[in-house]
Amino acid sequence: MLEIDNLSHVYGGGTPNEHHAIDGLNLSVAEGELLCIVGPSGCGKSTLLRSIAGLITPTGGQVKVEGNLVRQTPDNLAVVFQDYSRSLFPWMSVADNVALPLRRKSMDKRRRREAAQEALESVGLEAAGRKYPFQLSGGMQQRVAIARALAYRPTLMLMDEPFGSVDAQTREDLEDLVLKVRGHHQMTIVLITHDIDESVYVGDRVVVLSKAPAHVVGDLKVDLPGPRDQITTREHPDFVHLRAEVGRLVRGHATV
Ligand SMILES: Nc1ncnc2c1ncn2[C@@H]1O[C@H](COP(=O)(O)OP(=O)(O)OP(=O)(O)O)[C@@H](O)[C@H]1O
Repeated sequence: MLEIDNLSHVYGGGTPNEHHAIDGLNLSVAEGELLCIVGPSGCGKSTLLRSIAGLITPTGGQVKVEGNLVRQTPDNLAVVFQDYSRSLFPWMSVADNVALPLRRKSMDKRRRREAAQEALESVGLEAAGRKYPFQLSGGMQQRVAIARALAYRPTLMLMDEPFGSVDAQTREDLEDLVLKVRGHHQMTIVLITHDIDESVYVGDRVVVLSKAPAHVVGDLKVDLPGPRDQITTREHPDFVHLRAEVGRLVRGHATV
């Protein structure tokens, strides 16, 4: 579903501020997979995600989504960013925010409203449609951002530190929400996080990036027994072992 071939990205090439963020990165993601990407701070994770989303043009290599070369943001793709307060329009109701991207699809207004309401239901915010984002908590606003992505029915959802701005308890609730919605919606998810624990809890697979320029230094399959559960999963010896393994890989390539 996603093929990244020898990807490189240099910021400010040929200037005194030249910075090599990604160098020769190769990665394949299968359809339906939930891939978590971790790596040291500043290694190039967001640059990678923006390259996949077609928001920046790689200076080398290529990205293909469902066989098509990414030159601009693909139609079948939705992105959830860390900063929900900047991604939702404060002057629009929650329902209008969620329905907004659906204008790109050939759907009439009534159908757009229904799809927005369905998406709000799937994130547990069925009663919030008439409210405005500022009337909701941070965690609820991030649920709205996730609902907006889901309403669009993407085949690929990219999430860039989606729970980085919420408290620990809300983070755990949102991790479970991602696991729940991926069960309902048939889609591939690439989730970037600096949280090793989260990557192993949420991911089917964890890819570890080196310090900049980023390339893949670890690719681990997560195969844990039973359904994911905050306490029992995190206490399971396989989880503890995998978390330590990912931590070793990240620390081995951290700048400090
Ligand atoms: N527009 C830009 N111009 C110049 N340098 C940039 C630009 N965007 C990012 N960088 C640099 O590229 C490197 C990688 O940045 P990026 O945001 O991709 O890393 P990251 O792994 O997502 O970081 P973090 O974990 O701190 O969010 C950083 O050193 C950053 O300063």
